[in-house]
Amino acid sequence: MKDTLVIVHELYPELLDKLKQTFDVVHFVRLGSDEDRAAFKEAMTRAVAFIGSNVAFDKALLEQSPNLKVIASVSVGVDNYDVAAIHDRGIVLTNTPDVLTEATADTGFLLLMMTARRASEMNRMVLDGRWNVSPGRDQFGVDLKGKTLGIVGMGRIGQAVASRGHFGFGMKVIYQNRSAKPEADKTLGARQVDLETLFTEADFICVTVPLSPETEGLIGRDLLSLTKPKAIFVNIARGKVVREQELIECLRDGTLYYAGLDVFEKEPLPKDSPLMTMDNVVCLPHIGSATHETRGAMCDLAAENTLNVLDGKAPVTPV
Ligand SMILES: NC(=O)C1=CN([C@@H]2O[C@H](COP(=O)(O)OP(=O)(O)OC[C@H]3O[C@@H](n4cnc5c(N)ncnc54)[C@H](O)[C@@H]3O)[C@@H](O)[C@H]2O)C=CC1
Ligand SMILES: O=C(O)C(=O)CO
Repeated sequence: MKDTLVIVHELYPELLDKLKQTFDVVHFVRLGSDEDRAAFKEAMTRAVAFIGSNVAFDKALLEQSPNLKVIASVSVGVDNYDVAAIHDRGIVLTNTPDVLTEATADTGFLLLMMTARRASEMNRMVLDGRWNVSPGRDQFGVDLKGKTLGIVGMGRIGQAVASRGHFGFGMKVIYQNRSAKPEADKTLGARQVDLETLFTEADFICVTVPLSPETEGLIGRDLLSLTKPKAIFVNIARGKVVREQELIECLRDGTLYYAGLDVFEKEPLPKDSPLMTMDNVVCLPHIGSATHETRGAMCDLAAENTLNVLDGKAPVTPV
């Protein structure tokens, strides 16, 4: 009898077929209905392995999964896993770092450029048939060239965003991180500063710090009120790093000029969120790593981690 593998993710067909040769695969693209969630819980009572994302692995779910040996997250962020409880149970947890760094940094830069040039507003104006005359000063954007880019969380993705800013746009880079990054200081001429200095000096701020008990609610009105008159704030990390209600209020009352957001406190963004109707916000639906190539590489890595663990070998990217 084959072991049960539960997948909650969209996998490309070749990989799914390959896994079906070895496992009894129970596959959900997402847990969208009560029926899916009930079937998922039932399958987890048999599962030896889980591949997926956007499933909160808490103590209750672990208790309902007595045979589980490996959880292979198709993400680098592991904020929705109770890592201590997983490790206490002797379950191996893996993630997908590195393979998504460039695509996610591209999304960060996409938001930096869209906000700088007010691309959503301009697009809406054209599509609504309101492009009657050449845009004037009240619709102009701002340059990136020569400006200061502040990175909150100078890890893999933060450095990849900084590298695009420095080499592509001649931006000065400052960053806040819990440890110094001498390599980035050397290659990017970057400078480590505290959060207050970063929010005061940066023209563009990009958040790439993981969500953890220390970073939850890290950014709110106190920091946002330090920003320059035309400062732009981009979050591609996790929504909960920012106090979203305070961000909304700062955007409304002019404390903060503009924001670009790929992540939100609650996802999908609730239909009554004020962010939906604000001109000075660009919203994306958490597509940081969502390219064919990158999602394919993430799924391949998650599958390799799973097979390694079940074969008694070391996973490639353990958490
Ligand atoms: N929007 C999206 O689709 C995606 C979002 N992400 C998010 O980006 C995050 C970062 O990913 P990577 O760069 O690969 O991680 P990483 O581990 O390479 O970088 C994180 C950096 O933050 C620093 N850090 C952690 N806690 C800190 C704290 N309390 N104060 C100051 N610095 C702190 C670390 O020292 C490290 O340098 C992920 O955890 C995930 O939440 C990642 C991929 C896609
Ligand atoms: O990898 C992550 O952490 C994501 O947010 C999705 O790619």
